[in-house]
Amino acid sequence: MGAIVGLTGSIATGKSTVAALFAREEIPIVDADLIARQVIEPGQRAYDQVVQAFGHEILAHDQSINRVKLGQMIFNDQKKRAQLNQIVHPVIIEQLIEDRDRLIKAGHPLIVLDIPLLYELDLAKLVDRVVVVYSTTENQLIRLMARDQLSEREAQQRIDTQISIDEKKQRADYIIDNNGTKQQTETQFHQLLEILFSM
Ligand SMILES: CC(C)(COP(=O)(O)OP(=O)(O)OC[C@H]1O[C@@H](n2cnc3c(N)ncnc32)[C@H](O)[C@@H]1O)[C@@H](O)C(=O)NCCC(=O)NCCS
Ligand SMILES: Nc1ncnc2c1ncn2[C@@H]1O[C@H](COP(=O)(O)OP(=O)(O)OP(=O)(O)O)[C@@H](O)[C@H]1O
Repeated sequence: MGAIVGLTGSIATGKSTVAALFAREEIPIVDADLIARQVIEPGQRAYDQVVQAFGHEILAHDQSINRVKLGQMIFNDQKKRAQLNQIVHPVIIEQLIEDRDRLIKAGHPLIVLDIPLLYELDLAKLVDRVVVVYSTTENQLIRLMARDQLSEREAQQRIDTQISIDEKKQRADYIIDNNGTKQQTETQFHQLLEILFSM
């Protein structure tokens, strides 16, 4: 039978790492971060509104939006973040649903929606089951600082914009514990895959 699976976690707990394992099995993935990137490209649906709201200082020479600058603006300013969210989230959600429905129609037995803000945006209703990729808040902070070259303060600020990973863990249907090695994560992934394919 199969299912539509929501893949989530909190920032830097390992969603992309697990999404790559699904991709390796040729399971189709709808990636909300990728959609978020696409909708603010020049000429795309949310570009004009974002530039109008945040000004030309967020633009690079080629008129594309400088994501690092926009990130610096919104992650330490709740009002600006709400303003960006209000512009882009409805467009992202519409695209997520469109992509999901296209894959359902194509008859895929298992479809993954990789959505970092699945619980924050109340999107569990788009999927049959939710998988949370869990790491302790200590590992989350260390990995985020290392990956994005952020200070502890900057990394903590980004973590604090999301529902805590402990709460997401409580709400999950399935948990992948990503505190160990990537190999240990992969072992759990294969166990989960068997369950998902037998649904
Ligand atoms: C602010 C932007 C330009 C920064 O881009 P950047 O390339 O540095 O980060 P990236 O998009 O890879 O996001 C990294 C992670 O940050 C977290 N995050 C992104 N946006 C938000 C947000 N509005 N609120 C809370 N966390 C967020 C997610 O965990 C995401 O996986 C970008 O994140 C963005 O456009 N955000 C708004 C859209 C959004 O909410 N995306 C999340 C998917 S629904
Ligand atoms: N088991 C692990 N051991 C060590 N490092 C890991 C492990 N899993 C992931 N990482 C590293 O931690 C960082 C965060 O992982 P990843 O990018 O998969 O998180 P994410 O949840 O997709 O983040 P985001 O919310 O920002 O999209 C990456 O640099 C990744 O290589």
